[in-house]
Parts: sequence; structure tokens; C-alpha cells
Amino acid sequence: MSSEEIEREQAYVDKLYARLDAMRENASGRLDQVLLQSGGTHQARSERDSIAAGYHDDITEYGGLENGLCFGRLDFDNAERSYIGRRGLYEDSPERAQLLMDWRAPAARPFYLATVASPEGVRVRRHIRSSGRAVTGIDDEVLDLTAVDTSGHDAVTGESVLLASLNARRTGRMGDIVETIQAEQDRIIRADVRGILVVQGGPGTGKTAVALHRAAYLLYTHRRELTQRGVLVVGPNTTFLGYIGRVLPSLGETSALLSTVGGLFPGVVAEREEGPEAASVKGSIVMAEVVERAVADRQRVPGEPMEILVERDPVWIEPAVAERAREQARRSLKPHNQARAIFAEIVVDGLARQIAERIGADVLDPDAPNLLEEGDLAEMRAELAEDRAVLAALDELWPVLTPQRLLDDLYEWDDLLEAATPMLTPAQRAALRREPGGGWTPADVPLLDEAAELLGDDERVMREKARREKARRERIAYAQGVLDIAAGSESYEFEDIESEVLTAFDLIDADELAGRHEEEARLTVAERAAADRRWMFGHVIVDEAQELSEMVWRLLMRRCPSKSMTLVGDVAQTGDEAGTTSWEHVLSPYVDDRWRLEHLTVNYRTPAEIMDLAASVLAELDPSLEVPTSVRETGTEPWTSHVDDLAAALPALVAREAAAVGDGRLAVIVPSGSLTELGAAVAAAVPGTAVGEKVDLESPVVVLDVKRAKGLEFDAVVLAEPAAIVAESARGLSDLYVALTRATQRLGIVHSGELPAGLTRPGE
Ligand SMILES: Nc1ncnc2c1ncn2[C@@H]1O[C@H](COP(=O)(O)OP(=O)(O)OP(=O)(O)O)[C@@H](O)[C@H]1O
Repeated sequence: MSSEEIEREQAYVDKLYARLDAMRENASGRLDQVLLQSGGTHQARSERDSIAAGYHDDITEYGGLENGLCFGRLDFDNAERSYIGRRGLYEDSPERAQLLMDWRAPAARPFYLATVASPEGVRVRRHIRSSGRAVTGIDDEVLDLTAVDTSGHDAVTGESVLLASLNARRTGRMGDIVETIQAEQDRIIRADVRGILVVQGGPGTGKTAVALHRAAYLLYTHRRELTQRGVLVVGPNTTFLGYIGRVLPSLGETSALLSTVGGLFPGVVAEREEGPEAASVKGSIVMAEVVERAVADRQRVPGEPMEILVERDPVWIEPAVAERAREQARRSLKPHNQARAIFAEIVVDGLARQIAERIGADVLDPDAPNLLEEGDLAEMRAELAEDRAVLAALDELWPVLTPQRLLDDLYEWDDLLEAATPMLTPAQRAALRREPGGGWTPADVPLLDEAAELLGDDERVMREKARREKARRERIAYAQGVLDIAAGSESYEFEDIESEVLTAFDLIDADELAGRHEEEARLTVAERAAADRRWMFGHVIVDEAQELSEMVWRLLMRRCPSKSMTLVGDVAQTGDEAGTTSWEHVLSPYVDDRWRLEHLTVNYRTPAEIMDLAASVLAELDPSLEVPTSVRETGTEPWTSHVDDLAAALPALVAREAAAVGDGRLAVIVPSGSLTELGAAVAAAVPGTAVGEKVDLESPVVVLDVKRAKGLEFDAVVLAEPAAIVAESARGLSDLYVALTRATQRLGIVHSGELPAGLTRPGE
């Protein structure tokens, strides 16, 4: 392509960036203005908060567009032309002529779908390559071969753009694919938002990429509903979330919350590890009943009259009264903590009547009516309801519980555990046992959530929350008052804003104001959703959805009552014992057969040479499972090396591979049981190696186990002792399949023991 043509496109791209810069400056100026406004009604304040949050989102989005703002151009048969980019841009003029079309706009679809066979009115599709703001190349695809003189164009090169991107070195962060979305992917990305869409696809077929682009597409197309309610994206572990974390902002969205299952219960960090037995029991659907029983077991009736000393006089909670109280409280169908008030009222009334009988009786005439009146009785009830001994008795019979307390007690006390789990085997019960304060695991999260549903909020906690919110508002109003006095006016002239604010900041508590800005203006929908267990998302996207347990599905269905969901996964890659090998099994309890299934069939990651090997392992796992077709070959066969002492030999082999990938990324995937030992051996010999749980994926070499490698990809992979990986878990063959399909260029296998079936091929 001629350099004039590149220059011409550069001039256009410069114009786009100039417009973007102006928009960014404008948004920053407006944000500053909003943050400095003050006072007004509660409604005015909250309107300002949301306006400020909007500007903040815009600025974040503009900042993410420094690379490849514009990547395509469509020339139509009717001589019209559209530039396609990561967001739409319009001229700053009354006509608002479109400068750049958002890739998600319906009119941009031909960029992804048009072919020579079906050009959809497109004459030429142009790919514009760039680095930062500089245009570096242009590739044209002539689609309407009859309508155009092709002599001025290069050969058809659509594929070359895709292959260039697939062959590029990995950085440790996932990038977006907006420039090269393929037709089968485009159809999924733009599928109807309603209902549950399951995307089944083998490794490397772009499930993660498609899921994230779908999030961006839905937020664009259904902006009003979804930016308010947000989109939840659930991924398998924090390493993975770090890997995909920058894809969405670069697509221009801040209304998506990325979370692991462990992060879905606000206030709890569920990072403890536990054995597969415990995780498997906790994930099973019977736990819904276990939690229900555990709550019911905390609503007690004493076996015999329970004595309480009220001001040194004994009174008794009679079993019959407590029974009636419990029944009425349960019949209210209120959650446990709220129903306690009903229980307490009836019990207290019983106590008040006992006392009334004693002190109101006519000593001269036992048959005479009680001397106390209804008013006296009411007063007595009020006093008893506050009495320490009565409260202690109520706490014993119907304690106010947090979900954490309920589960802590359940796991700790044999009698509670036994009572709540008659349907479990002794071994399953033993797997649940835990000492107090042991920390939460991801499998506890749906149980905490289940408990929270049944327990409801503690009214005391709610009162405390309301009190704190009121105090916060008052502090702000106070600070604002000072600010207004300092500035001498309630409304500012914007030219003078800086000097006035500086004075005010000097005079009052700057932290207070900074905190207020932080708290109120900076909270995105995603942040607000993260802090609120009851948040109901507009759409839920789950990656590696095959790993989710039945209990997690229950939680997710609660968070998305509209059941608008996209679930991507591969039932051949299930590693978690509580995970699934059947979509139908997990979905039918919620939506029966009302869900749609789409398939992705092309592997964009793993070259054919590596996929051949992975295919033999998949055949061992289940011959009926289909292997996705690799889109490219590299000419490099995987190598196998048999060694006597793995820990001694591995570092040198890793160093050799690291040299072979140059500035790319290399992963050493090892059995979980040897992670520490092999990690240390490699780290000691190969500079820049990161090992373990939360590895920095941007390191040149990382050592991890399959669980943490899930969903990730690297230029090269060295797989250590595959037979041990297979032996480590009930789903070991699936784990091996996952490990084999992480590489984009090179794969090596090092083993000291036997090779597992499927991998026994002649090596290097
Ligand atoms: N249309 C595309 N254009 C460019 N790259 C693509 C395209 N589709 C997928 N890729 C790339 O292929 C690789 C694999 O994609 P992704 O991680 O989304 O696959 P996956 O199906 O989630 O894999 P796995 O099940 O193994 O986790 C990524 O590097 C992704 O960017």
C-alpha cells in the first residue's frame, strides 16, 4: 500500500484523536465543576453524584483508547464510507456528522460478516493497523470483485491480519479482538440479550474473548438498563481476572464487575484452600437443605420450663408458650432475624402474664379479677423486653445470627452439624468439620449467601448502618457549610474555581472533602454492585462455567432474576469435582429447557501440531468429544524429554525454552503437589521466574499448576510430569487436556515417570 495512502489515513486518525482529546478535556472540566458544587436537597446531591460518576466513567474510557482507536474502514458500493473503531465519534458541530462508527453499531456488522460470496454492499474492507496513534499499515480486502478495478489494491489479506494477531508474542494480558472478530463469534456476541445462552467450545476457540466482547456489546446496545444494573463477569480465579482485567475498560466499559466466586459475598475474602472432598460436598445441592436445617435448629423450644430471674424473682419460659411463639414466628415467613421479634413478643407476653398474675392477684379474694390493667401489662412487657436476663434467654432460644456465625458454629459443633446433616455420610460430614476462624473458601460463599437469604438482616445492624449514613451526611453538610462561608458564596464562578477551592481546602478538613469525592463521585456501578449482596445484575456472564457447583448456580440465579446470562465453557475441561459435565444438568432446575446452545469450533490459540497431541488425550477422556480445528500451523512439533531426576533436569530445559521464545511468555505447568519444589528449582536457575498462587503473568517465566493456568495462554509451555497431573485428581485427564492447550507456539513435555496414555509418542 502506498505511503500516500497511509499518510491520508494518518491525517484522518489525527483528526479522530484531536476530537477525543477535546472530549476528554471537556469531561475533566465538567467533573471538576460537579465535584465542587455543594448543598441542596438529598435528591440534588444524589443526582450530582451520578453525573460525576458518569464523567468519571467517560474519562476512564477515553484514556483506554490510546491504541487502535480506529482500525477499519468500509467502502460501500454506493460510494459511502465509514470508519470503524473502538467507540463512536461525532463532529463537534450542529450536524454532528459521524467521524467514527462504534464496532458494536449494527451498521458496523459487515466489517465482520461480509464475504466475497455475500458482500452486503461492501466494496472494500480496509484494516488499518497502528501503534499508539501512528498508522503503521493498511490491508484491503476487495469483496465486490465485479464492481471495482482491483489493480490499485494489494491481494486479499483479511486472514493475514488475523494471523498476524494470533502469531504475535503474548504479553501476559489478554487483548481485545475487535479488529478481527470472526463470523461465528460475531453471531454470539450480538445474540439476543434475553434468556440463557450457553457457548460450548474447545480450548482456544475464543470463549473468553467472545464473552467479554458480548459484555461490551450488550452494554452498548442496552445502555439504559445495563449501565444501571451492571454486568457481572465471573471468572475462575484472581490470576485469570488479572489476565482479562484490562480487556473491558479498553472496550470502553466500566459497568462490568469482574469477580471470582470467592468474591461474591461482600465483606468476605474467601481465599482459603480446601480439599476436593469438602469443596465437593459444599457445592452439592443438598447443602441448600443443610443450611435451612441449620437455621431451623437455631430456633429452639426448651425441654422444660426455663427459669429466668427478673429483678431476683423467678419467671419461666414455658415450653408450650415457646412452641407457640416459634410456630407463629415461622409462619410469618420472615427471615430468621426479623422473625425473632415475633418470637420475642409472644415469649415476653407470657412472662408478663406470669408476673401480672403474681402481683395483680387480690390476696383477699383469689377469685377476683386481676387488679392490673392493660396499660400496666404493656409497660411490664416493655420493661421485660429490655431486661438483660430475658434478652439472654431469647438469645439462647432464637439468637440473632450472621451468616458467618451460623456456618462457623455449624462447622465447629458436632451436635449442630449432626442435626443439620442427616442426609450426609459420616465422611461427608467429617469433610465439613472445621475449627473456628479457619477462614472462608470459595465453596463457602454460596453457603454464606444461602444463609444470608434465610437469616435476613440483623435489625440492629441495619439501624447502625442508617446511623452511620446519617452521621456521614451531617459531616459533609458541616464541611460544606464551612466551604460556603470560606468562599463567601454558594455558587462559584468557574474561572475562579481553583483559587477559591484552595482556600477552602486550607481552611477545612481536606481529607473530609477528598473522602467525599472518593466515596460519592468515584463509585462506578461495578463498585456499588460489588459492595451489595442484594444487587441484581442486568446480565451475568460466566467464564469457565463448567467449573461452577450446583450451589454457585443457585447464587447466580438469585443475582440475576431476569435470567439474562451468557455462560461460556467446555465440559471437557472440567477440573473441579463439584463442576459439571452437562449443561442440561445445571440449568434445567432453573429454566427447564429454555436455554440456547451455541458452539465455537475453531481454535485460534493452539497450533495444529500441539492440538494433535491434545486430541489423543481428549480421545482417552471421552471419544465422543470434538476437538476444535486449529486455524494455523507453526511447523514446530511438540518435544518430549525423559529425565531421571525431574527437579535437577527441569531448570536447564526451561532455560532453553525461555531462550527460544525470546521476549514472549513461558509457563511451566507442574503437578500441584510439586509446585513449591519445582518452582524453587526453576526460579533459582532462570532469572525472572514467578512462582505460585498469585503470579505476575507479565513475568517472562511463570511456574503454576493447572488450576491456575486455566483460561490462560502463553507463547510456550513446558509441562512437567503429566502422569502426576493425571493422578492428582478425579478429573486428572481433563486437567492434562487443559495444560496441553495453553501454548500459542511451542510445547515441551518433561517426565521422569511413565507418560500417561495419549501422550506416548516418539519424542525429540
Ligand atoms: N477473532 C479473533 N481474532 C484474534 N484473536 C482471537 C480471535 N478469537 C480468539 N482469539 C485469540 O485466541 C486466544 C484464545 O481465546 P480465548 O482465551 O478467548 O479462548 P477460550 O475458548 O476461552 O479458551 P480456553 O477454553 O482454553 O480457556 C486468545 O489469544 C484470543 O485473543
